[in-house]
Amino acid sequence: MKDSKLVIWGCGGMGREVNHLCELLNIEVIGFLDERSEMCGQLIDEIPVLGDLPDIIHLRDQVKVVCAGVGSPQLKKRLVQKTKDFGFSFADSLVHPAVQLSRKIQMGIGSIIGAGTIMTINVHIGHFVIVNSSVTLAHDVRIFDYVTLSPGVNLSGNVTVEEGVFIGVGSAVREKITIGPWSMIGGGAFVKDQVPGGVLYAGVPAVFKKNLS
Ligand SMILES: CC(=O)SCCNC(=O)CCNC(=O)[C@H](O)C(C)(C)COP(=O)(O)OP(=O)(O)OC[C@H]1O[C@@H](n2cnc3c(N)ncnc32)[C@H](O)[C@@H]1OP(=O)(O)O
Repeated sequence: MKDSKLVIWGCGGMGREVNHLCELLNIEVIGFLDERSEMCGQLIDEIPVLGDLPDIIHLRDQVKVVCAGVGSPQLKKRLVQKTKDFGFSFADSLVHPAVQLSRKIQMGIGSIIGAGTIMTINVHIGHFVIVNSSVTLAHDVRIFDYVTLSPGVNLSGNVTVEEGVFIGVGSAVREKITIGPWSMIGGGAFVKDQVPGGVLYAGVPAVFKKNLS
C-alpha cells in the first residue's frame, strides 16, 4: 500500500492542520472521518467529511488512516483501537519539512511533528504522538504513546512524558522530570517537580490542581 491516500480522524483544528501538513508533503488526503453523522457530506477546507469507518469500509485496502488528527489523548487512543478493529492500516508519521531532527531520533507510527520543532540528540517518540508547532525536545527526552504536546512546549534534557499525557500551550518542563501517565499540564506552566499519573498540574511553578478520572 505504498503511496496510499490518507483519511484523517477529526475535522476540527488539529485535523485541518494535519491536512495542511499533508498538502505541504504532497500526500493526497481523500477525506476526514467524524463519528458525528451530521458532519458526513460536509466540505471542510475543500476536503469531504466521509463519515465513520463503516461508511468507507470499501476503501479499507486503498487508504491509510491518520489517528492523530484529534488532540485529546483519550480520544486518539479510542480511535486507534477502532481503526484496528475495522482492519484499516495506519498512516506513517508525518514530519513538517521545517523540523530540525538529529540523526538519533526514534519515532513510532502515526505521529505528527509540527513546523519549527527542534529535536536534538537521542529523542524517543512513541506511536500516535502529536508534537505541535515550535516545540523543543532536548537530549534524551522520551515521549510515550498518545501524548499531545501543544504549540511552544519546551522539554529540557532527560524529561520523560508517559502515555496519554497532554501538555498545554507554552509550558516548560525542567530537566529529569517524569510526567506520569494520563496527566495533564495546563497551558503556561513551569513544571519543576515530578508529576504523578492521572492529575492536573498547572501554574508557575506547576502545582497539583485536581485528580483526573
Ligand atoms: C493549535 C491549538 O490550538 S493547540 C491547543 C492548545 N490548547 C491548550 O494548550 C489548552 C490548555 N488548557 C488549559 O490550560 C486549561 O486551563 C485546562 C485544560 C488545563 C483546564 O482543564 P479543566 O479540567 O477545565 O480545569 P479547571 O478549569 O477545572 O481548573 C482546575 C484548576 O486549575 C486551574 N487552572 C486550569 N488551567 C490552568 C492554567 N493553564 N494555569 C493555571 N491554572 C490553571 C483553574 O484555575 C482551577 O484552579 P482552582 O481550583 O484554584 O480554581
